[in-house]
Amino acid sequence: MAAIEAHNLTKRYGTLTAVDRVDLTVEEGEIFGFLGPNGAGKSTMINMLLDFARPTDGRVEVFGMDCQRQSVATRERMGVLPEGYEVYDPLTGRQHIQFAMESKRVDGDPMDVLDRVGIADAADRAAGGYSKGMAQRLVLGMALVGEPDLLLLDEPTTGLDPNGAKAMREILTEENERGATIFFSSHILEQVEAICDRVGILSDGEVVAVDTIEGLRSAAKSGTKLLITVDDLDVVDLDAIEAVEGADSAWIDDERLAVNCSSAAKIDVLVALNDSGADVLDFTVEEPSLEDLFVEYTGGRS
Ligand SMILES: Nc1ncnc2c1ncn2[C@@H]1O[C@H](COP(=O)(O)OP(=O)(O)OP(=O)(O)O)[C@@H](O)[C@H]1O
Repeated sequence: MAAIEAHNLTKRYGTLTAVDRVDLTVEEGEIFGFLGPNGAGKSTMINMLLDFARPTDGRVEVFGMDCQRQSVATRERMGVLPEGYEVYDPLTGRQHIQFAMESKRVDGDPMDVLDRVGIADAADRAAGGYSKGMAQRLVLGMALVGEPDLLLLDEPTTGLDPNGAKAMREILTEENERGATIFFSSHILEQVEAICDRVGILSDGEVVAVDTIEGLRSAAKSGTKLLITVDDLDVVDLDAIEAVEGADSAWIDDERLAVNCSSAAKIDVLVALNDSGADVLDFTVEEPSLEDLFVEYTGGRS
């Protein structure tokens, strides 16, 4: 059964379409990164999963249950780090975790959770005095209580220092290893690349691509640059190289042959070169960065 399944999911605010006919399946056990520029509709999508916002059209299910009609049952399977989370200022960190444990009817020592998210030292301080990053860690700790089957995180690393972001990645990986599905939104590409099995790219409310990072790279129109050292540059036929399907341009660059091509065309370029009588001595591949892919799919909005 899919962890998340959206069909034709649409949310309009007046004339503005924040989420536009989204069909999306996230399988159980996946780490799925939901990527998009500011205003793309990521939070709106997450808010519909949580039933904080009602779809104008279409529907979304979590573990086969409708997020609107069975919102209590779906919420019981989730741990959530929402956008604009809040802590209750007078309560300590320990009391927050205790509260989450009581609400979810879970036994355990709150200190274990606080230790895991790196704020055990501040357990008995009022959360109103926490820094933004500490408060975020605390809300993450509350989300982890009860080993939820689905962790839903809106921009989980925003506000964290580099150590905090690394710790967040480690926690998400551990949670995934115990079997949780992870769905998180981000516009920080490196975070997504570091841990995601698959990525969905949202642009102007529409899902414009869903694939692995590798798959996105292969599907990108161009962007891979091959730099090839051959025994004799004089025998290289640039027109023949450019005629290879998926090759954009070929030129001589500092005693090497340079070719811009799709990732999938790399081998064909090498074969064509060999056919023209050139011996390949060495080659390097410069793949497009995730940032390049993001710009390609979202038309440069950020
Ligand atoms: N309650 C609302 N009323 C009116 N418009 C809204 C509301 N919530 C979101 N929007 C609009 O819907 C669009 C999508 O917003 P959303 O917050 O989902 O984007 P996002 O991808 O999460 O952006 P960011 O990365 O900046 O958080 C935006 O144009 C936003 O102004």
